[in-house]
Amino acid sequence: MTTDDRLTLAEQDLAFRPSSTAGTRLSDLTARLRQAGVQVREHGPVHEAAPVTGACLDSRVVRSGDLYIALPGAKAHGAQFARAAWEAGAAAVLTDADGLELMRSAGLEQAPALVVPRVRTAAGLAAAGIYGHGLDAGPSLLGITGTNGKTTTSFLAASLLEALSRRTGVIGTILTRAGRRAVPSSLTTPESTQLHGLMALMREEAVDTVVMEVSSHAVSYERIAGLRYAVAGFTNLTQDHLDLHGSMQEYFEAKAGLFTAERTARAVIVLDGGEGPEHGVAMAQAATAETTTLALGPAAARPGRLAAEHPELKADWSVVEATPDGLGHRFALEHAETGVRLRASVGLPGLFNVANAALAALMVLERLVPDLGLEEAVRAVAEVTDVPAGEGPFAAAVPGRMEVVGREPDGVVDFAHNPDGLVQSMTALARARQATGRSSGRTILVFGATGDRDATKRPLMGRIAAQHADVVVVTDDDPHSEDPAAIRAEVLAGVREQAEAGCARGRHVEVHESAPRADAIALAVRLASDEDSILLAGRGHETYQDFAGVRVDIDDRVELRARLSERHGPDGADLTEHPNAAR
Ligand SMILES: CC(=O)N[C@H]1[C@@H](OP(=O)(O)OP(=O)(O)OC[C@H]2O[C@@H](n3ccc(=O)[nH]c3=O)[C@H](O)[C@@H]2O)O[C@H](CO)[C@@H](O)[C@@H]1O[C@H](C)C(=O)N[C@@H](C)C(=O)N[C@H](CCC(=O)O)C(=O)O
Ligand SMILES: Nc1ncnc2c1ncn2[C@@H]1O[C@H](COP(=O)(O)OP(=O)(O)OP(=O)(O)O)[C@@H](O)[C@H]1O
Repeated sequence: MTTDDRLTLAEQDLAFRPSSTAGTRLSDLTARLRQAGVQVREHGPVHEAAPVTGACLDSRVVRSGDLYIALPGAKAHGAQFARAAWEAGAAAVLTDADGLELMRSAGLEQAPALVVPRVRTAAGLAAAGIYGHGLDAGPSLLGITGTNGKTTTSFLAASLLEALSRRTGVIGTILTRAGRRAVPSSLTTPESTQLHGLMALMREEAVDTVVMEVSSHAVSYERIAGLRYAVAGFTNLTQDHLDLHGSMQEYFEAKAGLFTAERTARAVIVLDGGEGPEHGVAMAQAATAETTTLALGPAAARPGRLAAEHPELKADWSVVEATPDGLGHRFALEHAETGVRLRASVGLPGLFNVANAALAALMVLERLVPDLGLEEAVRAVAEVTDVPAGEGPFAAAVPGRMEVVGREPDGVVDFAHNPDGLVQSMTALARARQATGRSSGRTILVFGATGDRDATKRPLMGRIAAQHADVVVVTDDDPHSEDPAAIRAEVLAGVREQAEAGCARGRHVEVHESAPRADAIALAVRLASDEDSILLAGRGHETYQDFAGVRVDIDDRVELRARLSERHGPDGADLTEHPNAAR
């Protein structure tokens, strides 16, 4: 069990703000919102109100002078907390008609209030005004969305930009960084008020380009309102988050919200990422921004399907080579129109990381082309990427993403936590064994499912586990408020169903249930031979589990490294020097 060593809500919110803001008169904010087409009604002493110097949408993080944005949530209306916000020093409130009623019944008539029909849309626009981020005020923004690969692609793109001497910022699942200042993240994409605060902070830190992960939640909840991207990238779409979006179509539409001409100047869309071309091709068709398409060729999970299903489609760029180099790959991209080639390498295992690196390279290229022109931009990028795998900007380990923490047996920690992620990571390990002459080795998978999230994933991931792994150890992920044993039972039902079906065809899968997670990891190490690969899936960089609000320390990477070093003894392989080992 652990005390919470992460930042509190208020500490994190503060870390996302610039050191100072000029202060915006409330009446100017009204004018700005109206100019953007928002209907605004003013209540209370709006014209006498002190200038607002910040914005937030949670009463627990209010700072003196803030605009408190009270929005209707799934569990509560933010206006229920308007009194707390007011007492904490909020200068004014932005809310909707229901919120105004709640404020009145709380006796807050004296608080200046702006009332709008859609609070989430207005929140981003208001925050943009307060933090001085006009649509083109900079820094340049790259946004990445898709079910899998956002974090990896954003780390790779930032690493490439840094190699090209650009000062970068990163906003994503693992961390939020402005230049050299970084804080751990709690959301993949922060709230709109925080995003605009961050843009101002990035300007203070003289950041040239920000690389941002954009979750589908961020699009649905309008967290990106008031932002405009220079380049938006799409990795893939496979089943996930159906608890929020209801259907794949709604999930698709949420992601598509990033590729409109209003939201981004350019789009880079992988046509055949994930399980095939279905969603990538549809995304490229739905995009109204100027779009560059990328075909994965030999790096696709199902090579050949794009050409077979869409013979009429000619991608702007294609991966034309992908050859193993160590645990990673060397690859080449070809531009259809000019025949220009861009060579690069990626040190992270798995062909899907060729897809991530190719997307990162193209997004950076699109960022550079307006300044340098295509050929010059390709030359600049190739100068740093055309190196052996394990060197250059794409060599770097991304924490908990196909992170190799041991060899003989291979020990890999990966954030795969949805069906396609699981397939991809297990396929990558089987291929790596083949490429290194260990085809008799087995995949030993340790994983569990998250509580309070899409329960339909559980048996599905169980079936996938038994399809691709030789030994499956079902354990706990983050049970949250659910009974961990019941979650394991749902996962195990899928594992056993598939294992029995496989058995009928002569494929034997060994199935174990083990909890707590540390015991499951120890069991996997005991069961493994040196030829095998152990995959700890689902938690990646995370350092604790949540059991009904109680945090239990566990870092898969630390645990696996410890069990492997006990096995190898003091003279065993030291992987801290491995190019993909944790940094
Ligand atoms: C399920 C979900 O996404 N919920 C989001 C939603 O919450 P909600 O509608 O339930 O809000 P609510 O609890 O009813 O509260 C209403 C309002 O009152 C405020 N409040 C609440 C309590 C209080 O004491 N004071 C106060 O001011 C809340 O901040 C909120 O503004 O609206 C809130 C305000 O925008 C979000 O903060 C909240 O995200 C929560 C924190 C969350 O955990 N979201 C996750 C699931 C998420 O967004 N994840 C994606 C990545 C997913 C992935 O790819 O895996 C992400 O981008 O991180
Ligand atoms: N391009 C890809 N295609 C399929 N699977 C991928 C791809 N890239 C990464 N993965 C798998 O998905 C997992 C998560 O990767 P990553 O963190 O980069 O994605 P993400 O989109 O940021 O996920 P999340 O938003 O849930 O954090 C990886 O650990 C890997 O198993």
